[in-house]
Amino acid sequence: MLEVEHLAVSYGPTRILEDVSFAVPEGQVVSLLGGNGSGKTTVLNALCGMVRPDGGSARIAGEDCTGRRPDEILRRGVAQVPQGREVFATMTVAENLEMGAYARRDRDGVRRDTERVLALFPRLREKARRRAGTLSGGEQQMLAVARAMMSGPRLLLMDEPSVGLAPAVLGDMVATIRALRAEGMTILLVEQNVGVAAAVADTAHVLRGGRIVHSGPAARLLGDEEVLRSYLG
Ligand SMILES: Nc1ncnc2c1ncn2[C@@H]1O[C@H](COP(=O)(O)OP(=O)(O)OP(=O)(O)O)[C@@H](O)[C@H]1O
Repeated sequence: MLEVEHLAVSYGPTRILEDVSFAVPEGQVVSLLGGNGSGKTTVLNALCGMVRPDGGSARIAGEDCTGRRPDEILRRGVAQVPQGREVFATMTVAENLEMGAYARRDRDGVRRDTERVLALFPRLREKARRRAGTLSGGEQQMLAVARAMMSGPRLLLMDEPSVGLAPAVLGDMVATIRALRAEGMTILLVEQNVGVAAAVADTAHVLRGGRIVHSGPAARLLGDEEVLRSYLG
């Protein structure tokens, strides 16, 4: 579904990403792990058209989408769940979901997806008329995921969905990602939380200083002392 090859990105004179290559096969969850400033968000920004790469390529469903504008990437079925949730706090849950579908003209499809998303997130159905700003942190994170799903994506980019969540609701986020995968969604999951990535991802890539320094099955991460100590603290 997504093939990234030799991606390079600079901010001004500073090279941030260097020769980053990985793939996200259809129906799988692939995690990009790394500490603060390792370049994870920059990968997502390059993929969704917010930053222009100065080398390499990104193919989405076989089509070269390198350097395309954000609206073109969205139209090709890529949706991002931004870091820090960023739900529209003064709008209701239902209005937030409508905003996620703003670019769509297929009203029947939107109705179907609204039902599908509310079936996945029953708590959002219960709170559909509440203002998003009054939801708990975990619920706002779910709303951010649900809103991204309303664009009808075939690839979901998630930027550190576990950040700021209480340990008690981390399990809900893990369950959410598993449910999306069970529905066949393809996900690129950017994380700092190794436990979350190990619990949900098929494959993990570790970024450090803008390069991929380790790749392997995500389930083996927690047992890999060397990788944990060297790259993930
Ligand atoms: N707009 C920008 N201009 C210049 N440098 C930037 C810009 N955005 C990010 N950087 C730098 O690029 C590097 C990678 O940042 P990036 O946000 O991709 O890392 P990250 O792994 O997502 O970190 P975090 O977990 O803190 O979000 C950092 O050194 C950061 O300071």
